[in-house]
Amino acid sequence: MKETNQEPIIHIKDLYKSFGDLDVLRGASLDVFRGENVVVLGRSGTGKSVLIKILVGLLTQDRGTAQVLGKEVATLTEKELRDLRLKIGFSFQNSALYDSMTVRENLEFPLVRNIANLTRGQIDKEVETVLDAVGLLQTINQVPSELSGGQRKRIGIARTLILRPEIMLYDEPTAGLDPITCLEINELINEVKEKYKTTSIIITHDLTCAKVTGDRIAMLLDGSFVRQGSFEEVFDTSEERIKSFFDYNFIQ
Ligand SMILES: Nc1ncnc2c1ncn2[C@@H]1O[C@H](COP(=O)(O)OP(=O)(O)OP(=O)(O)O)[C@@H](O)[C@H]1O
Repeated sequence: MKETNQEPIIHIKDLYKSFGDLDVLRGASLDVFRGENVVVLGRSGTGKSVLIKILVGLLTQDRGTAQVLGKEVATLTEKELRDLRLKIGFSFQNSALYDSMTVRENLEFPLVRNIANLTRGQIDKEVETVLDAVGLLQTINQVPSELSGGQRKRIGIARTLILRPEIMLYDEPTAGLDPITCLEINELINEVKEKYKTTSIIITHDLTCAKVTGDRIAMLLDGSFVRQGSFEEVFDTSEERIKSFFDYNFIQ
């Protein structure tokens, strides 16, 4: 467990969010500390993505606190929200690369859009550094349709890293990948943490991903975090709801 005298980078307290009659988050609380990978595990439809969207200001909670880097996200102006989002790398489920652009152009895009007055040389250097970090320098002139699913995932992560975010949010990083590619992506998540000193939330229902990448696991069930701790601590329980999640996911 983490020391509690540290300020959390992400502080979620008693968060509630409903859509009409559907109560999705019901008192969710979670702290994420600098430099750790926290895995949020939970069934489909349990509110994992809603939680992430609240953290980046795409949705607003009904009640409760969601603070990122010391700022209450729901109270930020558009400009403040933009500044905050620059510090957060959001790796979407389906990488969302531009098919008509080469890998180089895909990676240049966020740089040029967000940082003024970069020289051609600086742009090239940043693109090459980040591609090298994800082990795909050789794909620089290819287009996404020429790459495998795992490679596209890596490029998606590289595109997020290029702005040097303090926080990485991974939404289902291993979804749709074969087991070997899953392991490679898990390793990459850990390498990113070491090389870029990021603090991460990883949303998944892949238990191997959780075990390999999570310094801490937080189990979201019925709208709140029912257990937090190491992988073993979370699953060493007689609580039926957690055991059934574990059993069900292991036989996938
Ligand atoms: N903008 C929205 N309007 C209405 N309902 C929504 C909205 N966003 C999410 N929901 C609902 O909230 C619930 C939780 O959705 P969410 O996407 O957070 O699930 P999840 O835990 O990420 O699931 P999965 O693992 O399948 O991605 C779902 O029932 C979903 O339909």
